[in-house]
Amino acid sequence: MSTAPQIVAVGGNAPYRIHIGAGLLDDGVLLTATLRGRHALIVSDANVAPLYAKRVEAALRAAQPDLRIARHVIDAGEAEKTLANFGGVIDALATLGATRDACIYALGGGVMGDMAGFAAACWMRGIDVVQLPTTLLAMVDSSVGGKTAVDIPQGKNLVGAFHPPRAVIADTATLRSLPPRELRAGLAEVIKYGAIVDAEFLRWLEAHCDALLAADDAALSAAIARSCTHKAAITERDPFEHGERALLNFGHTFGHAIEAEQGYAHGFNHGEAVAVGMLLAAKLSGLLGMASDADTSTLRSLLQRFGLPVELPTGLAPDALLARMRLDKKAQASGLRFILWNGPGTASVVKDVNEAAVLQALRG
Ligand SMILES: NC(=O)c1ccc[n+]([C@@H]2O[C@H](COP(=O)([O-])OP(=O)(O)OC[C@H]3O[C@@H](n4cnc5c(N)ncnc54)[C@H](O)[C@@H]3O)[C@@H](O)[C@H]2O)c1
Ligand SMILES: O=C(O)C(=O)C[C@@H](O)[C@H](O)[C@H](O)COP(=O)(O)O
Ligand SMILES: [Zn+2]
Repeated sequence: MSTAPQIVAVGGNAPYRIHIGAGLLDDGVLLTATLRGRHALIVSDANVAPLYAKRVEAALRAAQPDLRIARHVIDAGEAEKTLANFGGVIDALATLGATRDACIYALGGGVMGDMAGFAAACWMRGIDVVQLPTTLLAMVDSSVGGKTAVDIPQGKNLVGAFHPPRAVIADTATLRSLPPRELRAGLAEVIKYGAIVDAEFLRWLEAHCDALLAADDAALSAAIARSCTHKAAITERDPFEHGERALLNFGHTFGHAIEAEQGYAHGFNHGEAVAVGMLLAAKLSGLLGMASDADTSTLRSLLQRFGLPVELPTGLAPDALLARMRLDKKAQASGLRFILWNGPGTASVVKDVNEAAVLQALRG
């Protein structure tokens, strides 16, 4: 069943729209609606570009024949979200002769979105980026809100900038080619919204688990729109993470430590690391007298129903993970800050979290 396109508006000082619908990558008028200049750089990865880049380029050209368009394709995967590849995007902009009114089209998952978005934030101190997310994770989370970054060996997303997109255009038909493991990774971030702000959404997810795992168009579109509505509202109120935006980091203090400790290349992808991270954060919350054991066990069951991991991978030392967390972006000179859980739909930012309790949660 095909679903009518939906729009989620993000307000604030740099407003934009999130368009959600099947076939939107062929809509040249929509793709060029926010375009100000004559240069477009399509940044994509080696899995996504062969599937979709030609269509995007054709749609852009049809809508604006005088547009100078270049493609920049990077190897796929988290290990490619590097300063070196960021430099490659900058070189591609220079080769294109991109002026300050140019636009980057970030076509792919969160890796492309974050890295191309960061290049857009930096080229000539800031050009436009239109996010064209092709993973569920990118549609529900990374394409929205303006966080851009690359990883360094010392930690995830440690070099980056806030740079909101001019538009987000999520063509849900692209999810038909997404590997099931990547679909499940996106569902981890969807579950996150339920956990932190929307208990009713958690019940909806439980009820629609089979449809979502089967990549049913209507179920996915509903989950994307509801997730984007939450992310839009939170990031509109707190674009620079001075307060409530930090709730979107639930599970990420543990998750990012896992990803960095695994060297980004092996083991869990981002969504999987966040799934385990949410459960560890729930356990830590229980140790600190917040979430109940019953709530934590319900969260574990839901993650498992969605085929997501709930245990730390073997071989990761708790001490090493704790050391990673000291360089988390939420950490302060006084100590660690965590997003802790008060049960379905409620979370809070807690500072000066006792390291012994963190180790206890990690040791199970
Ligand atoms: N900026 C933010 O707010 C934010 C939010 C969440 C996550 N992130 C970041 O996003 C990244 C994870 O994003 P991701 O899960 O999309 O990973 P990803 O970009 O690595 O994509 C996952 C895999 O799917 C492939 N792929 C993408 N779209 C496809 C399609 N339609 N068909 C077939 N294959 C496809 C990619 O080539 C890749 O191999 C992490 O770096 C994470 O830190 C950022
Ligand atoms: O948008 C946010 O804010 C988030 O925290 C969303 C997260 O899902 C995302 O992974 C983000 O990139 C993490 O941000 P970071 O500041 O911890 O790097
Ligand atoms: Zn995330």
